[in-house]
Amino acid sequence: MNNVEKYARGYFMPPKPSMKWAQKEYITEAPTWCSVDLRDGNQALVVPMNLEEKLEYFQMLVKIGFKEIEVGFPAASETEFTFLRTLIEQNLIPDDVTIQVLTQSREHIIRKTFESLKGAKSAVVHLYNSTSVAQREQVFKKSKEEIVAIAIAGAKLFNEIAAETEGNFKFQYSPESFTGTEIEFALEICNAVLNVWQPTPNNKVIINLPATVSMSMPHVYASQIEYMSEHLNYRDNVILSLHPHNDRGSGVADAELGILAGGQRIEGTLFGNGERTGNVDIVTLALNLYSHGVDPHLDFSNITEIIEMYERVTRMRVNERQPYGGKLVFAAFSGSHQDAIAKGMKWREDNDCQHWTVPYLLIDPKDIGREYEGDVIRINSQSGKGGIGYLLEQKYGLDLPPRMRESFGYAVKNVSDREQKELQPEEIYDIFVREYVNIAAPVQFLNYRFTEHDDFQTVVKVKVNGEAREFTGAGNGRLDAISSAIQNELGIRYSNLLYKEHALTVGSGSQAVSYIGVTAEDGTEHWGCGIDVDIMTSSVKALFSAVNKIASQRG
Ligand SMILES: CC(=O)SCCNC(=O)CCNC(=O)[C@H](O)C(C)(C)COP(=O)(O)OP(=O)(O)OC[C@H]1O[C@@H](n2cnc3c(N)ncnc32)[C@H](O)[C@@H]1OP(=O)(O)O
Ligand SMILES: CC(C)C(=O)C(=O)O
Repeated sequence: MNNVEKYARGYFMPPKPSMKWAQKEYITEAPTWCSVDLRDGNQALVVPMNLEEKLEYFQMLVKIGFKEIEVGFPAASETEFTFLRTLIEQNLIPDDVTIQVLTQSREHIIRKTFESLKGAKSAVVHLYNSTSVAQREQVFKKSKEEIVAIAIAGAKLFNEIAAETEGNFKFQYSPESFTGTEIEFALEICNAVLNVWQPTPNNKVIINLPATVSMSMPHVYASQIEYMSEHLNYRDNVILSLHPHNDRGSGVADAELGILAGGQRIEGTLFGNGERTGNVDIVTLALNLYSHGVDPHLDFSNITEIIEMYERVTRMRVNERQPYGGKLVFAAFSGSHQDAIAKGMKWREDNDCQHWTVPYLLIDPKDIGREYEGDVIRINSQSGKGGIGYLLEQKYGLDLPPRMRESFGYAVKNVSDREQKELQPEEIYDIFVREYVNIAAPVQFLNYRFTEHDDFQTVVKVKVNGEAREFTGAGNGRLDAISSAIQNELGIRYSNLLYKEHALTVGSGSQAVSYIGVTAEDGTEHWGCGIDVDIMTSSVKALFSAVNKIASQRG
């Protein structure tokens, strides 16, 4: 790559940019959203949507809450035309939704576009022509005056046809390739169109400023928007709309800074589908607002359903890392992140928190229909005790003592590392059962009985390597008595009995679960778990499990 001289900046910073937008900290209210999925998104697909697919997509957009939807370029194809006619003739457009259609500034295309709208209760009719230096010189081969004339001719024809046609039309104009246009010329052509349309408070006009190709850093686009916002004629009667693309990966930043700079309306698509690198992603924009406590007035509470529809009808894929929508965007595999999330969730449960502050999670995944288990804490060789313990507790009700969590965490990591794969919750549970629960070899515990005098005396029936035996012992408490019986009879010494028990609330039947940790003579720590309907038996089983681990290690 040694052709850097080939490139130069092709955008135009406004003269003396005031950059007032840079003083604003955040966006205080949602812009008007206009989905252009069915037009800009559709025109970028390998196989554009068919009629049924467009209908299904339209209905999903309505369900999400879009009130303005660009439904197509009706002069482009039979499918586009028929789709619009179907929406109108089958009365599929809710009263509070306005459809929008796009047309070039060419007479036959404009006429066909208005024809397609017959019977529509209301519509935005969107006129565009290209204004950039590159397009003027290379494509249209026209002077600035001639380019303005194309826009004015289209704008006048809009007035004429609308006057002859029944219908409640709002007009929109886009200086296409705005970002490669000298800012003063962009202003001149937009004002020329506004002068033809003469917007009023009851008949506002939309001026849409597209980053048809995103060419600059976002602060330049924002400054361009601010300049236009401050200098457009009839500003109070103009709705300033933004239409960012994502060529430099800054579509969302362009839109957000553009709103700070005066943009009132955003045209974009779900998951950023659209030409080349796509249009701006409205899901991200809306949920970014949501994460600041600003109601986006769009409902993404079932994002999985939206993704399913989107992928099926567009034949595109939502990338795993796509903000909010991607499969992995709430997933934490790494130990320290899992630990912080698990603790954050617990803190939230224990405290009366008004706001969401759980570390690493920008929003609560549940708000968009994602589950903590499966979507958030996921286990592989990068994971740690915090996440693994959290998962066992949430899914199986097993609340391990902290030191046992650590020991189990290493056991799980090792399996994942050896097998080079993510482990599912069921596999983790199986490892836990295999490693700790009711371990019965070499010593199989059968039953016990106690007699109580000054202390507790016990006789425990067991099988050692299949041979029936009775262990006897005494102690201050029942478990103490059994522990001394085991140590006497097996000759195994251990200390530091760590103990925890709780009722098992997940799953059927009421069971008790006990965890016991012991330190063997060589200083190694061993854990066992017992599960039983009887609490005493569960702790005896836990003790035998721990002792069996020492015994198997001893050989
Ligand atoms: C950035 C955007 O997304 S803009 C929207 C782009 N979307 C689409 O183009 C999808 C739908 N388009 C189509 O189906 C077709 O282009 C049609 C039906 C609209 C027009 O088809 P055609 O006339 O056969 O072809 P085409 O679009 O190539 O026309 C090019 C001519 O229109 C002119 N033209 C292109 N855009 C415009 C415009 N907005 N206003 C006026 N003239 C225009 C070109 O200069 C060129 O003129 P020439 O014939 O003198 O060379
Ligand atoms: C028609 C215009 C708004 C457009 O789609 C673009 O410039 O990207």
